[in-house]
Amino acid sequence: MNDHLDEEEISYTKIDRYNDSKIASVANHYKDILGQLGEDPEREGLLKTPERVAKALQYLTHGYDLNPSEILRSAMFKEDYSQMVVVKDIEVYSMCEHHMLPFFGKAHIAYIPNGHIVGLSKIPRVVDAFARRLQVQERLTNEIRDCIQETLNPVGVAVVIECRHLCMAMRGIQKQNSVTTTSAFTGEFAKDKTRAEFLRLITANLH
Ligand SMILES: Nc1nc2c(ncn2[C@@H]2O[C@H](COP(=O)(O)OP(=O)(O)OP(=O)(O)O)[C@@H](O)[C@H]2O)c(=O)[nH]1
Ligand SMILES: [Zn+2]
Repeated sequence: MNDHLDEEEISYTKIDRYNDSKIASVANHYKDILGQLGEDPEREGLLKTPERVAKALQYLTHGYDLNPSEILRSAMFKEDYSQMVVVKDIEVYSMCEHHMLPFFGKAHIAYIPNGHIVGLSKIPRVVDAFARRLQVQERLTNEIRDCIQETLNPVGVAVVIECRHLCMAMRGIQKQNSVTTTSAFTGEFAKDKTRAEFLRLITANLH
């Protein structure tokens, strides 16, 4: 089981996720930044901070190393199922490209198969592959929709994302409770009836 997981990680992510020379270079910049902020980068609590930040940033942007279409293609199965498949409440963690502050929330995704289904875990994996980059929520929404549509060629795709943006909460306009909702649809989901069924399923408390 573990062997299988390891193989999977290796094929989707670069094994040198923590690229030593990149980490050292970014860490150096952060050491300087700590000084600029009025801190003492040599004090004990901060000694390893530049390296930690560099690793955290590399992790938070590791989506650049992933190929979302390949992720989907690796688990597509021929199946005679033509109803809507909905995966809802997928946690999203991303960073806004304007302030490099987090935005986070949930994605709800549906597709209507056209002869092929996809392994369920691959849908959250595609969400992560696009979310773990510098993003705006609108582009994240469209990229997920386009990837599923172009790779799986379903009868339709629906994506709804709802997120809180820390750049609007802990700075700037300082609105603590606002949530931004974005959506993108293709094919069958352009029809009111299908879209309404999807929206009903993602708001229903079925479990
Ligand atoms: N559309 C969109 N805007 C975003 C997203 N993340 C952050 N922003 C916005 O990006 C905008 C950048 O605006 P600027 O006026 O250049 O930056 P700013 O002076 O820091 O703006 P304030 O946040 O209003 O203080 C802000 O309005 C942010 O709220 C996102 O995912 N989508
Ligand atoms: Zn922002």
